[in-house]
Amino acid sequence: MPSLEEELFPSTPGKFKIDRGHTMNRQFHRCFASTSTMFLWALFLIALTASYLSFQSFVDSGSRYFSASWGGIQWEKQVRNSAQIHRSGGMSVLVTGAAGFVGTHVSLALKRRGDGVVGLDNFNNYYDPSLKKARKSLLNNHGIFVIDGDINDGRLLAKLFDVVAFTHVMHLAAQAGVRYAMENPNSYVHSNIAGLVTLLEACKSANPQPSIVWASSSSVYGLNEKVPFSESDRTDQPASLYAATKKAGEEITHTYNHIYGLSITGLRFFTVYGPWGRPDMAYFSFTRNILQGKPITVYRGKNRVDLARDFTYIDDIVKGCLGSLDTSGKSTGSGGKKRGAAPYRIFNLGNTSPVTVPALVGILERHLKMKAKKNVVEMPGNGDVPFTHANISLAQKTFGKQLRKGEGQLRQLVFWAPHIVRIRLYGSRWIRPKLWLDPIF
Ligand SMILES: O=C(O)[C@H]1O[C@H](OP(=O)(O)OP(=O)(O)OC[C@H]2O[C@@H](n3ccc(=O)[nH]c3=O)[C@H](O)[C@@H]2O)[C@H](O)[C@@H](O)[C@H]1O
Repeated sequence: MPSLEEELFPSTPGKFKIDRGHTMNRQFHRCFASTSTMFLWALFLIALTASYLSFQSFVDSGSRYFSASWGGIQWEKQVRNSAQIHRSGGMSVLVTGAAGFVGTHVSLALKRRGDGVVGLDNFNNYYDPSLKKARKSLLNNHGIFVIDGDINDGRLLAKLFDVVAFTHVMHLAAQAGVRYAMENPNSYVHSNIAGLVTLLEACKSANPQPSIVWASSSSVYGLNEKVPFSESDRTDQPASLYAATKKAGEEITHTYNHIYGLSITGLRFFTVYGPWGRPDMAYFSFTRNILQGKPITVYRGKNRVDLARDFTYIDDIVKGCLGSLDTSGKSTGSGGKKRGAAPYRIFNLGNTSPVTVPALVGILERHLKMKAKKNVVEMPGNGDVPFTHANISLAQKTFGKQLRKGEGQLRQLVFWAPHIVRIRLYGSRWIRPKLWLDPIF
């Protein structure tokens, strides 16, 4: 039989060797000594655990106290009011990324036609958050409540689905920007992968499950050379981490459709522009620099070939989003279980008419009546692709009424440029947001 000491300190060669010649007395003494040491250690550990737990609960309640910008009766009332449907056959839509460029326009369009809209946005500082706050005020003025929260916050999402039985989720929250992915790769994983999964988990568990329409990207076509880009073309050659996370999103959403019966529609947006647009995009930053007399960098492809984009006007994107919501079909699952097949769709939303970057600069110069100080450089290996060109016949066929032939696709740059010349920066603040809405058509 091994002694107690041997049991406590199993012998390994050269370590804790027991001298078996010791008397019982000595063994008893040592046994007693080690028991009391253990007892003291146990007491110490219990005290340590207790203080850790109470500290942890203090931190938890403290962080909840300081960070919780949601919850409570008043908050729930605001959410319910905002989600209220005001037309027959309408929908209640949770719009993620509501204070973003596309999110703002889609939320307003839904609200205008009588649908219920609740916005969610984390107001991150990828670009000037005061622009996002200005968009939020605009939405508030139209009766849309925008929650300051993150799609990675599963508890918040669960609470939202508890308060409102959303029929649809318009998922637009994402880390945008192709080139920024080299600077901050993790932000793409955080929002476009982890956040997406958290959102899908909440949708899958919701009862009833909502139908989901979400923003993929033209960038998934990557180095594809077949033009125009059709939904059936290969998308396995992403040129940037941004593109890779959007492509991953398409695969992830497919899984949730397959396993849980969620109705999913992915929209591949092609370089969207318009009022309230993103300051990090070329049309915006070029305009700002030209107005301020600063140089602009114009990238050029291999063999001095100009880069080109299928720039798409925001109204056409909004039509595509609403058309997708209207035709999404229902999710079939409940209680986290699939009850039948649900739609899984992917559409291009583009203009079908690429414009080169130098042509964009030329149009801006004409409308601004100012010459750009151009610095033409070879496109660095930063994730850019040489061109994009959408085939949107699938969207046109499917959305029928929403995208009548010729309506959704053919806005030429010359028509939208006056929008851009209205861009004015007052210091670093967006104090005249109304300017962003001036109608010109
Ligand atoms: O369709 C998409 O999926 C993506 O569209 C948009 O990406 P892009 O098409 O890259 O738009 P944008 O930055 O306006 O650059 C336009 C052109 O200007 C060139 N460009 C750009 C900057 C510069 O300093 N110089 C320059 O020549 C540049 O090389 C490019 O040729 C969204 O930002 C992105 O979030 C995603 O939604």
